[in-house]
Amino acid sequence: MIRIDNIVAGYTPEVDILKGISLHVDRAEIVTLLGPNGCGKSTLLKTIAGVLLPRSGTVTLEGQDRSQMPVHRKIRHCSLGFVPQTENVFANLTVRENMQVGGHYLPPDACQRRMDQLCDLYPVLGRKIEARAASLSGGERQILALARALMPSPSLLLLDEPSAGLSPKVLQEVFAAIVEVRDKERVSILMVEQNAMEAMRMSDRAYILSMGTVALTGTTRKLLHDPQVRELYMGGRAA
Ligand SMILES: Nc1ncnc2c1ncn2[C@@H]1O[C@H](COP(=O)(O)OP(=O)(O)OP(=O)(O)O)[C@@H](O)[C@H]1O
Repeated sequence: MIRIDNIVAGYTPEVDILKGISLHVDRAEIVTLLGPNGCGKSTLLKTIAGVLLPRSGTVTLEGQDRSQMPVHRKIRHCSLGFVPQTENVFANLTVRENMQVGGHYLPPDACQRRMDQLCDLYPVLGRKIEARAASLSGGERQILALARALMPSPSLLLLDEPSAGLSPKVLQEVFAAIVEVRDKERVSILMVEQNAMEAMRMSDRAYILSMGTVALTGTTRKLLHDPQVRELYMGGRAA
């Protein structure tokens, strides 16, 4: 589905933030990127999305080399959805208008059909369809951001900290929304998360980054029982 090989990337010519990262996400898998602040998780998502282009290495989407393709073209032509960490909805637009923005490449009738489908999947959006995004709760906004990215029916969704700023209960609702779209539409999901334990419980595999490289990877079942992982990334909590 997506494979990245030996990616090197950075914001200035002198400094590499990503120092040769490789990973893959299979169809309908949920894969989480974990690691300490500043290790490069968001930079990696941005590089896969094409917000930042890699200096070297390859980003292969559905078998095609898309390493140098910018984000707007990946969204339009390569079935990619990207939900950044901040500013992921238009606060002054309604729920309907936000979803229409997500579906702006679709013909109007297809856009309406997709909106109806997503309102069936996430009924809260249907109930608040004419409400301004600014008036939604944090969890509802996050679900709207998800739905906006899902409008073109992407096969790969990149999520940057979908639980940021949410209470534990709301976090569970947002994670349930992510699992639901994976199950119903077989979307592949790569997400960055700070809530390591909760994210691992809902993911199939994880990559733990350290200073721009992959320090550890494996199934979450295996990682959750690794004492070193629990100590370093989950405050020593038991799985
Ligand atoms: N736009 C930018 N310009 C220059 N440097 C940046 C920019 N964005 C991030 N960085 C730097 O890149 C490094 C990695 O940042 P990144 O946001 O990818 O880390 P992260 O693992 O996602 O961190 P966090 O968990 O705190 O969100 C940091 O040293 C950061 O200061």
